[in-house]
Amino acid sequence: MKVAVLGAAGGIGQALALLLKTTLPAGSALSLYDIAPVTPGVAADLSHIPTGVSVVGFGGEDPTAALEGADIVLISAGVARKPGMDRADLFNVNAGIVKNLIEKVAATCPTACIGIITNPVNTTVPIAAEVLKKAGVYDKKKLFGITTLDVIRGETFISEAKGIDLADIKVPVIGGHSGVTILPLLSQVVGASFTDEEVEKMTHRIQNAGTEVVEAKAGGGSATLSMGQAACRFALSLVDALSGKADVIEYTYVDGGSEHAQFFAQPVLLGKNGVEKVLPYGELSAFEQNAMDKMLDTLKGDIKLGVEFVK
Ligand SMILES: NC(=O)c1ccc[n+]([C@@H]2O[C@H](COP(=O)([O-])OP(=O)(O)OC[C@H]3O[C@@H](n4cnc5c(N)ncnc54)[C@H](O)[C@@H]3O)[C@@H](O)[C@H]2O)c1
Ligand SMILES: O=C(O)C[C@H](O)C(=O)O
Repeated sequence: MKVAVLGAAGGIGQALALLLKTTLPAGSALSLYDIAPVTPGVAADLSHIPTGVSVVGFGGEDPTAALEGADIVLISAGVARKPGMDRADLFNVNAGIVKNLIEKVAATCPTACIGIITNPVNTTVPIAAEVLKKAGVYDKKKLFGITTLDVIRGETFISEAKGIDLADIKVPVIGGHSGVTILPLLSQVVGASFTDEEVEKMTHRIQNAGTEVVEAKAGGGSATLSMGQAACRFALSLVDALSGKADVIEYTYVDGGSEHAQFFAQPVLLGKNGVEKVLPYGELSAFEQNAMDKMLDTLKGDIKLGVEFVK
């Protein structure tokens, strides 16, 4: 299995590359690309770690060499938030970066599974879909917005608050990946009960966790290490599923025929060809239904922006 990381010299890219180098199955190949000239050096550095994963790195304007033969492409190339910014403020720069990179993916490894990390994810994933459609190679089973960070945040915060063992906790998070579109389903967390006040506070904490990190980093960027871990978890699940492992489920933002919006994050059964089946997300509490009703216009607007950017 060959995994390419685009944006590999960045905060997320380097953390993700390190985690993949140390956790991908032996015999895997890791291919790193970033516009920054340091990228072959990042690969050289990682190559001294004794694992069965080969690693090569490419810098400069053209990602083609990194993409050749890739089975999975993970994209974290682009700019990150500073305090006072929303994820939507990244659109002007990141939309073009994702569009250009996906054009190269379409030309070089059109059957690869693509995981998008670059914000605003609600919009960059529709951009990728439109570019792939234009190139005639769109397979909606193979395009994913990586929302795993919202899930691992939910697991961490609720485990801490309710004393649930991390090995047992599962926190569904549906919708999208920004502000109110991040909808944790606390009513479905097994083994935890919440007062109305706790539901409001915990929902807000999970929705606002990215901003918590942006403010704590005080202008030095957004979440990189936790995102590296989240993307690694998602990528390893994808590797397992593509390799034939059964029952691999992740919450991810897909073009999955949702009744709510063209792209929607919900549980997805992964298989040998990417999305095997989009699963139902179950019953919502009155609080969650109200939150869903209120956020759908925002999510649909984010999607429309991406579609129109390419058209
Ligand atoms: N999906 C999520 O949950 C999530 C979580 C955290 C961050 N993010 C997003 O991930 C993105 C990256 O964050 P980061 O902290 O790693 O930023 P960073 O600035 O540390 O790294 C970005 C990297 O992208 C590279 N880059 C820029 N333009 C490029 C291009 N055209 N081709 C190749 N590489 C290019 C830069 O050289 C840099 O190394 C941001 O948009 C951020 O908002 C998403
Ligand atoms: O908040 C950000 O800008 C980065 C990322 O989307 C996050 O959730 O941490």
